[in-house]
Amino acid sequence: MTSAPTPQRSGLAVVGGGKIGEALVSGLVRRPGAAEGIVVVERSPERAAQLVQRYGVRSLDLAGAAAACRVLLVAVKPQDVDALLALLAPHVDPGHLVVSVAAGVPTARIEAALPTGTAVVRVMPNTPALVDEGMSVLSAGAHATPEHLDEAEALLSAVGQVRRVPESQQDAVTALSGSGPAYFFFLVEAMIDAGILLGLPRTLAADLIVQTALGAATMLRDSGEHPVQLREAVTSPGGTTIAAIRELERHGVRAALIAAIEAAHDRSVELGR
Ligand SMILES: NC(=O)C1=CN([C@@H]2O[C@H](COP(=O)(O)OP(=O)(O)OC[C@H]3O[C@@H](n4cnc5c(N)ncnc54)[C@H](OP(=O)(O)O)[C@@H]3O)[C@@H](O)[C@H]2O)C=CC1
Ligand SMILES: O=C(O)[C@@H]1CCC=N1
Repeated sequence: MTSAPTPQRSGLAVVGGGKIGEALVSGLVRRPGAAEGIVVVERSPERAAQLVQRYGVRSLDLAGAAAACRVLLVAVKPQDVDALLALLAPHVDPGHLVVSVAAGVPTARIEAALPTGTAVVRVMPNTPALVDEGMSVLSAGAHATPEHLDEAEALLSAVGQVRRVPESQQDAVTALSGSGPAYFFFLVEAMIDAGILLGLPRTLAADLIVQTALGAATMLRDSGEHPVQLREAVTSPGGTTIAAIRELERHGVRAALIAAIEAAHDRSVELGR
């Protein structure tokens, strides 16, 4: 008896149209003609309809999405991954590539829930994919070939930069670039509050801080200089900046950031258990 041929498919199904699912879809549909190849699978029909209306993608159930799409991108909460994989497994065949963005969840756990030999790539993206400035970090599962990694990289490079790491580094990556945008938003929020305290109108304070963040990020990326050199160039002898830096050090902000990122790493490890 010959086995059934593996279907040839193209297209991407984003399973879980929440915050990161939407960020990825919104970036990916900017490529001309891409929307017709993208399917969303959402358990809330209202949310599915919203995504269809916003991005011109299709909405299907899991079986329909698996029949139509080669890449199945799992973007549900880590706590929902096992239940989702149980529903997905009967529809997965060797023609699929499964990409998971779930924090902490190891490829081995995903592979164990799917048909033997399924190609799985674990990715940690981040929400700046919304503006094509994402950072996505990839690791291959046991059955993912270099071609599978290339395919995942091609997909994610449409919405920002891509790096590859051994899977053992993914919890640290999650703590740095996965959660990282939130740390910057938190800092910006606090700095705008400081502007309010000093009597500036909120919109002006926000404009000043957002442009300063953008300028500083561009210098970090483009100047080729170390963050310490860039900070020293702002810090005039006997001036304002050193007065602020002394307060940041006195309040342990550096240690707080290191501890915060370590906590995010530890939570990622915990989510993977
Ligand atoms: N947010 C971020 O910046 C990042 C998130 N991630 C990872 O992405 C994943 C999603 O995170 P996030 O987008 O923040 O979470 P959300 O809760 O915003 O999105 C998850 C979505 O998946 C839906 N869902 C759950 N189960 C199913 C199912 N069986 N079929 C279809 N849809 C389902 C949820 O529906 P419902 O609301 O009904 O539960 C929800 O809309 C997580 O694993 C997270 O670790 C990775 C990188 C960055
Ligand atoms: O907070 C979280 O768990 C997810 C993973 C990385 C960013 N958001």
